[in-house]
Amino acid sequence: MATYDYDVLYIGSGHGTFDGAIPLGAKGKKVAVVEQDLVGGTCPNRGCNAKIILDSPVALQRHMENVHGVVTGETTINWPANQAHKHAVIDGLPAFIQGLLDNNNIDIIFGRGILADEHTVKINGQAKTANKIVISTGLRSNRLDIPGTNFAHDSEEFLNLEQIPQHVTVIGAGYIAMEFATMANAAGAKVTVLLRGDKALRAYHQPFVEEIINDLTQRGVTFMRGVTVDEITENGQQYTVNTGSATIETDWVLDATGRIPNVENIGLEEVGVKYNAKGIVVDDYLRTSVPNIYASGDVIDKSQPKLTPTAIFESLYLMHTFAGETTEPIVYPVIPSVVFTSPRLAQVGVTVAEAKAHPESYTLEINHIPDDWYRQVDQEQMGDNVLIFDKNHKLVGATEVSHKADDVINALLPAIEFKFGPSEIERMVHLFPTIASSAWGQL
Ligand SMILES: Cc1cc2nc3c(=O)[nH]c(=O)nc-3n(C[C@H](O)[C@H](O)[C@H](O)COP(=O)(O)OP(=O)(O)OC[C@H]3O[C@@H](n4cnc5c(N)ncnc54)[C@H](O)[C@@H]3O)c2cc1C
Ligand SMILES: NC(=O)c1ccc[n+]([C@@H]2O[C@H](COP(=O)([O-])OP(=O)(O)OC[C@H]3O[C@@H](n4cnc5c(N)ncnc54)[C@H](O)[C@@H]3O)[C@@H](O)[C@H]2O)c1
Repeated sequence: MATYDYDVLYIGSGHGTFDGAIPLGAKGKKVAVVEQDLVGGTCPNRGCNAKIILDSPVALQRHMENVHGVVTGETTINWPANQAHKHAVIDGLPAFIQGLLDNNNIDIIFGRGILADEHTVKINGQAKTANKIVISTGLRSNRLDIPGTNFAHDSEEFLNLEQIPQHVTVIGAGYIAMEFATMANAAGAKVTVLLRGDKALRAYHQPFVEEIINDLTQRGVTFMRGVTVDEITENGQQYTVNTGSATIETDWVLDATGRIPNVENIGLEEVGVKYNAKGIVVDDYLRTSVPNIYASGDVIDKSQPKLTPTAIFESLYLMHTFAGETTEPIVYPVIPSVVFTSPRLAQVGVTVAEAKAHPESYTLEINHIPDDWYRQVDQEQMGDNVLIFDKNHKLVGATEVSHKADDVINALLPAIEFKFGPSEIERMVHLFPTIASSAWGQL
């Protein structure tokens, strides 16, 4: 039998890798992780963690607005102070994650990994062999292919801004566009959001998306729909964003037009690993078209949301496979998603659009958040949710727009994932008064 340097070698060190690699090392497998940048990948270093720290005072500011008169005084966000706080919280994460890998005897090889054959990866020209290889190279920001695209910035540059610019122009209307427009507006910037079509956050219930857009509009954000950006030019200290119908003078441009898979120049074609514009093609075992080469995390072409919890679930599934603990295909649980605007917009399971398309299978219940006594405690002024039930009145989906939508959807997850009926729901005793008890009170 062939012998290899490693049982498993991962290319990339994000959540698609490390959550599973660490326990795999602990189980005695010989594991290597190849990383060309910061250990831990996007989420800890330039994604979720940085974003939620910069957003935290926005959520607090909204809470203070609601209880104005009870808690008095003006609140403003000190962006540089929060940046310093962000650095204090996240700058140590690569070393922390590297420590976890080290402690489990996992070799970290720094450099760009390129597949040489089905069992070999070259890093800076040095060949390392492995029985199984996992491609977990993630996504990178799309850059518009227009004149002056170099004057625009990506999400990482926004998250590292030392000062908030006076005027920020956001191109796109997805997660990053809506979350970052919210933060920039709250920190005092004038913000213009340019939508290519007429909808934002297309995967979400559109009336709830419009509640968020209306709220941001009242706070001074300008939304321009049906706009195609043709060119960005430099104009002294400022930039000019030219569209077919308008010219916008601005201090800073955020290109938030999506993220694309890191599949180029890593030897996929040479070794025969199939991919397309959405990522690497895998089967139900996360195997690529080359059976001993797997893929994990955002780089996979999949219907599940490309989020950290999905990447963690996949890396844990592969860990169980490589440890010989399962030979079953991956079965994804219901995966919730949330947009960290203020208010939040979260959803899980069957969507409102799907439920409305199949009235023979589903019923919908709508709740107006400020009607709930518990939400009146914090004087929540806005928000709605829709609960979706099947014909046996089991909860199969939920979506909410509110300041606590993330916590509500998290709280409802077990009912959906484990298909709880009335007797299980009765046995779930929640602390009172809390958001979980409020959420379950609706069932
Ligand atoms: C601004 C932003 C905010 C986000 N917020 C959230 C959020 O709130 N909640 C949420 O669930 N998700 C969020 N996400 C998504 C989340 O970050 C990703 O789903 C998650 O990081 C995916 O992990 P991954 O391991 O698949 O990829 P990544 O974390 O991107 O890791 C891939 C790694 O591979 C390395 N790499 C690439 N090619 C090579 C190569 N050839 N050789 C060696 N190394 C290589 C890269 O350097 C990188 O470190 C956010 C993303 C962004 C950009
Ligand atoms: N809260 C979260 O979980 C969270 C937050 C941020 C990012 N993310 C993840 O990061 C990834 C990327 O987020 P994103 O916001 O960059 O992508 P996205 O796909 O959510 O949104 C991209 C936006 O750009 C628009 N667009 C695309 N091409 C365009 C063009 N040529 N001109 C103008 N507009 C164009 C799209 O219509 C869409 O509105 C997603 O996979 C998401 O899962 C998640």
